[in-house]
Amino acid sequence: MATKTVTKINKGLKGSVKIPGDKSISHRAIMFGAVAEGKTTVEGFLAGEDCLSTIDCFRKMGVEIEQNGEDVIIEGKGWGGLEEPSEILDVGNSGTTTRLMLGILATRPFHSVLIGDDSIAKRPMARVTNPLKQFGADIAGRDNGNYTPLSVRGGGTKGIDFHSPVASAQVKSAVLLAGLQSEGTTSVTEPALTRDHTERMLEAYGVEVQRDGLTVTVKGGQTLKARHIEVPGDISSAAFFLAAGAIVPHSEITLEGVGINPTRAGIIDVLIEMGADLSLINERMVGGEPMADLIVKTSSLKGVEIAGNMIPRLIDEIPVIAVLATQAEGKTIIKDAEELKVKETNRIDTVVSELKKLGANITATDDGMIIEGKTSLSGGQVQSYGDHRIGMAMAIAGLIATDEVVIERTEAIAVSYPNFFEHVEQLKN
Ligand SMILES: O=C(O)C1=C[C@@H](OP(=O)(O)O)[C@@H](O)[C@H](O)C1
Ligand SMILES: C=C(OP(=O)(O)O)C(=O)O
Repeated sequence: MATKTVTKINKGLKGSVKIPGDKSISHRAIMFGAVAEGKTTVEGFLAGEDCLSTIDCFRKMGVEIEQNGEDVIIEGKGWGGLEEPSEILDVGNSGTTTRLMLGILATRPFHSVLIGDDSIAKRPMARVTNPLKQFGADIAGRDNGNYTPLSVRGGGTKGIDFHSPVASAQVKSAVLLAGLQSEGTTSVTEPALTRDHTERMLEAYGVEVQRDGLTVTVKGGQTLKARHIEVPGDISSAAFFLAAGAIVPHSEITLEGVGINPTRAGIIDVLIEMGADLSLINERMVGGEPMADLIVKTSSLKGVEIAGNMIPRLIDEIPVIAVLATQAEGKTIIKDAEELKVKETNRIDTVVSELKKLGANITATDDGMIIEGKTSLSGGQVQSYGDHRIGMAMAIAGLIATDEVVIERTEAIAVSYPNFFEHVEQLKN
């Protein structure tokens, strides 16, 4: 297990970094390419552990995938090209791999078994396996199909009209993917708008997708046509440097090629509301997704309230927003964020416990947290608990702490941002 020591930056963070590929979009590019007809090429792929788990699972179903860093070639043979895997499909630490792949497996007329790491084994899957059972898929697992290991026998599915109780793009995506190869029409309605990468990318692969407010509908029997996918930089990874740039004195950072899809860009709105000096330049569209370069400078921040429909737009950024809030004047209240409890860790507990160790004035609530700023953070020993986003949030805290911050279990960071510490070093010079 890796340990990393992070120390205070006095001269500021300066320069430019190219943010690695979006994790959500990279997973989808592989999965959709695997069931599409023809050769899909991907550039800007995130070679993080989660997306590599996705590649590994689809290879085990007979799909030829060549991956060379950020470049991937997928030899898609259509939905029918997927073969019954003779080995267990290991999703590693990745919730996205588990839930989206279940949507694909639900319509495949073969048997498969999914397993992941200790964190995945605690994450609720009934939110996906229940609707997939309604389609007619045969799914079994602990607690009536709520936890891995899960076994699936798919095929013979009929479309459903599903109202999801949780605002989750993984649930929405699993239902839509199952709908594409089920009889009739499938609709999914979510309680709040979540990231729409699936809808955008399916359209790019030639699928007809109907959107009406919070409802998305697809007709069954649709095939995907292979294409070239350019993956924008991940705003969830950029978030760590947006925060660092705003709170480390004397900083000015440019983050190149960041995806700014409005269903994901809540962190930009929150930073602006907090008073951050943040600008967007070179706005452009890449493969149906908006992208820009972001420039952030040291800023004086004030506390904000983050709640309701904003939560799905920045759910993965909350750990680092909590760090930002320790440096903002006044109170920051984060609520309606119960979903944090079922991520790689219970992120309400892990964020609060680790930031408290550094002297933050932070309190856990049932559905979020309250942070009082501005507090000078001290050094200390913290850990990621195997959660990449907690590890990186602690590293950002370390850049402003008065003494060194020792972070345990930093190997988890490779799940979404393998070269994170190289980028920190790059900006120091
Ligand atoms: O669809 C996706 O790619 C993701 C959706 C979100 O999860 P939920 O669908 O559970 O909200 C997010 O937290 C996760 O990192 C990636
Ligand atoms: C929650 C996350 O991912 P996943 O659900 O794919 O494990 C994340 O990346 O913060």
